[in-house]
Amino acid sequence: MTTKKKPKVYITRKLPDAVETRMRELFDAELNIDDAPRSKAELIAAVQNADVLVPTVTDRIDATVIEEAGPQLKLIASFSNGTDHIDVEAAARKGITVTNTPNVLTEDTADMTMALILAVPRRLGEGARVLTDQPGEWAGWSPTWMLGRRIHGKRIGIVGMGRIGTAVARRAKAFGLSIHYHNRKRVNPATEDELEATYWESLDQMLARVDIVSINCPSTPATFHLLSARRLALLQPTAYLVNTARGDVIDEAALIKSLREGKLAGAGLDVFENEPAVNPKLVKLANEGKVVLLPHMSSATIEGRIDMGDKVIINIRTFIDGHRPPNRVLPGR
Ligand SMILES: O=CC(=O)O
Repeated sequence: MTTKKKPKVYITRKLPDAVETRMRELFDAELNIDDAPRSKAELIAAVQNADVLVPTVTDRIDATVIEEAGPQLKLIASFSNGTDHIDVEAAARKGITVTNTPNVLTEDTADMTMALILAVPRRLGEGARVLTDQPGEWAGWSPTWMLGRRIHGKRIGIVGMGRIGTAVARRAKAFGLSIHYHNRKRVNPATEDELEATYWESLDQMLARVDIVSINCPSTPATFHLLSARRLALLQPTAYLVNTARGDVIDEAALIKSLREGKLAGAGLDVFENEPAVNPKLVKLANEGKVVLLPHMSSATIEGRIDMGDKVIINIRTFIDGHRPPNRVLPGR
């Protein structure tokens, strides 16, 4: 009997212990125990050696990395929902399959989106800071102090009504918001009915009419700076903007300008254009109470990360067994 050689799997970041243990059982796995982000040179060395690369959103697997891949590299099994960090077209040209980990982080991301939708108008961050930054300084309840804006009864405009956008809509409806959405295509009538959702073919028209905008579309060339300076100017000065998708969907410099000029009431951001660098002007706006900033943690739950690991393992095993992996990402998606 011949034992099949285990595939060499290179994992770029530290994963939950349970996932790493399983990977070591199943594969010839190279782990990243100290979790230091890999340099481009390290990624190139990895693709020249490994059969499977498991990157995350912090690794830029661009055309130059893919061009350097050896003939043995046949699969990039990303530990992520988004795949904007991978040049999927370049991979396809080289005959490399790309997979991701959809579905398992939908609800977690929608929870955090809802948390930001609540936190910004209701001044949650500012309120919490009163008690911790100046202990003992709180003078007590007052009828006119720390007033935010009501959420119930307002309109939310969801940009991107995929899995996460729909999960946000369900939560928003439960909080008494009326649901408006813009998407490349209309969602099915049953979902629209359930959510009592209004579809806007024109993003511009929707933006001008809603109180809270939630960005839930992927980052693609078509959505780069979708919220441009021109579109941001369409928002009402009382509107709030929340982004848990990708930083580059919003023109961040234009957003900062709008916020500083009072053309927008506030923003809640979990993602940034130049992550992990955060524009100091945003930090200043956060200190002034106009924005709530989170360090890209919308999908960060223990359960979610283990589920993502399971998906990566299933994708690798299915592929190695010669079948089409369940979460294949096609170019131009
Ligand atoms: O942002 C996180 C992901 O795409 O998995």
